[in-house]
Amino acid sequence: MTQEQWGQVQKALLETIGRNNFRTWIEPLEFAELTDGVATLHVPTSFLGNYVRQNFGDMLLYQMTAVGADVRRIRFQVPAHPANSTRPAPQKPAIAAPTRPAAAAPAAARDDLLPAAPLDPRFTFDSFVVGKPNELAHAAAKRVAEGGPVTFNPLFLYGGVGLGKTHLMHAIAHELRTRHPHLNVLYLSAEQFMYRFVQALRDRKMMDFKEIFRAVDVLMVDDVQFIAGKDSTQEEFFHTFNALVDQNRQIVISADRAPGEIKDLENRIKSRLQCGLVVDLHPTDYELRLGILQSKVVAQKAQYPELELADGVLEFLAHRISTNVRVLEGALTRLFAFASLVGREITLELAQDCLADILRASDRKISIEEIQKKVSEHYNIRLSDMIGPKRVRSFARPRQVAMYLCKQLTSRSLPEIGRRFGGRDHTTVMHGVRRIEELRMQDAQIEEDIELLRRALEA
Ligand SMILES: Nc1ncnc2c1ncn2[C@@H]1O[C@H](COP(=O)(O)OP(=O)(O)OP(=O)(O)O)[C@@H](O)[C@H]1O
Repeated sequence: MTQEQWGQVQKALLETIGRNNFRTWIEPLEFAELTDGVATLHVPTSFLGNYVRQNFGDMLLYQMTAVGADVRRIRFQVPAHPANSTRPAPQKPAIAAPTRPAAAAPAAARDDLLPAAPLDPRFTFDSFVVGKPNELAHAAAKRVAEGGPVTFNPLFLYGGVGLGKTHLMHAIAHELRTRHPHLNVLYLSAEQFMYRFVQALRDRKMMDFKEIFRAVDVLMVDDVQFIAGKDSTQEEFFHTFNALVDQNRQIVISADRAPGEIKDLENRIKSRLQCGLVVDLHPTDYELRLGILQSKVVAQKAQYPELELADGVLEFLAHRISTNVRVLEGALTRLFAFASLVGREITLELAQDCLADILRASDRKISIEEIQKKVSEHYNIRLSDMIGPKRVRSFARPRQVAMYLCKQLTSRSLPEIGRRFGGRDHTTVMHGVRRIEELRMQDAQIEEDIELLRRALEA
């Protein structure tokens, strides 16, 4: 591969994963050499190499092939520093290239036999609002929905309640069915999979069951955590999964947590699920919530054309309701219905009245105190030390982590957060938040700590 081709690969990645991700993960890579089908990319740290391999390895491989380079594997290597060491840097595990052609054989329509779940016509890519927390998941879903060569298998989407997993799954299925009507696209929940499986066992129709699932071109299973602890369903899922991957058929899976974190799921299934691209839908941020509200309000206004919506109401909701998108949508629907009933303009006061319970629940969700308590427990320091004036690193870092989480998970302002951390200035909070944002990119341990804490707090 020439440096020019490498430039083309980078450009394609930039378009697929967005500028922020590109800058963080792809720009630092340097193409070193291509020998015997193995492309070596230099990475500044092994953490970055691991992350890129796991999250963008298949995309890189796909793009290298697309620009005409004869690449079968990618090796990520931290270059040995001549001043420090004469030994070559340890080689990272390589990624195997997909060896089979794309699933193509048009399957005969067997809709009567297929246990598919209905798709919600509203859940399309057009109605999905993209922001920083979901841009990678969206890009990966779009790629699968193109129905081109299978580049990552499975695509594993995970995230907390109501963050858009099902929406994205349906969007993929809609688009695949429109673009490639001959493809057998099967979408169902893990619960439905189990139900069909048990039914087949009971009716002695296991052969039919296997045949139906093996004839699928794209299998999409929602909420896979449901089969955890259900031994024979897991066993059958494992065989179905392997049979389809062997035939190079695309699989898309969703769950409420990462494969490794699903309790009572067999290890061999976990490792299978981790083989492809695992992407996380992060909790929404203020901008995304506002974007979603702005897009959803159009339908409400069409339904209630007589209603006036005062300035600032959507911003207020985006600020105050930080739980999940379903709750946000519900609040908007209720607000319009209520305003129409009482025949009043939708103002801040009306929103506060009509949504008091939702606002209270959202406020109660995570408090600054809870965050401070959890973080100090996690780092095994006293609460008073975290809030107090001491600047030693063992207290300062947990303090910054706690400030960062307060900014992310509560709707409190920087000055307010500063006040609750022993009367610190808002610029100190801002500095702490920025520092943690940087460290999340560089330090795998901090990244893991934050994820753990976030999950514990949101549970
Ligand atoms: N980015 C987004 N843009 C537009 N709508 C969204 C977005 N994210 C979520 N929604 C909407 O929020 C609601 C909940 O989303 P969805 O059902 O996909 O969540 P989920 O992650 O599957 O949740 P659960 O864990 O409960 O299954 C849906 O109505 C969906 O359309």
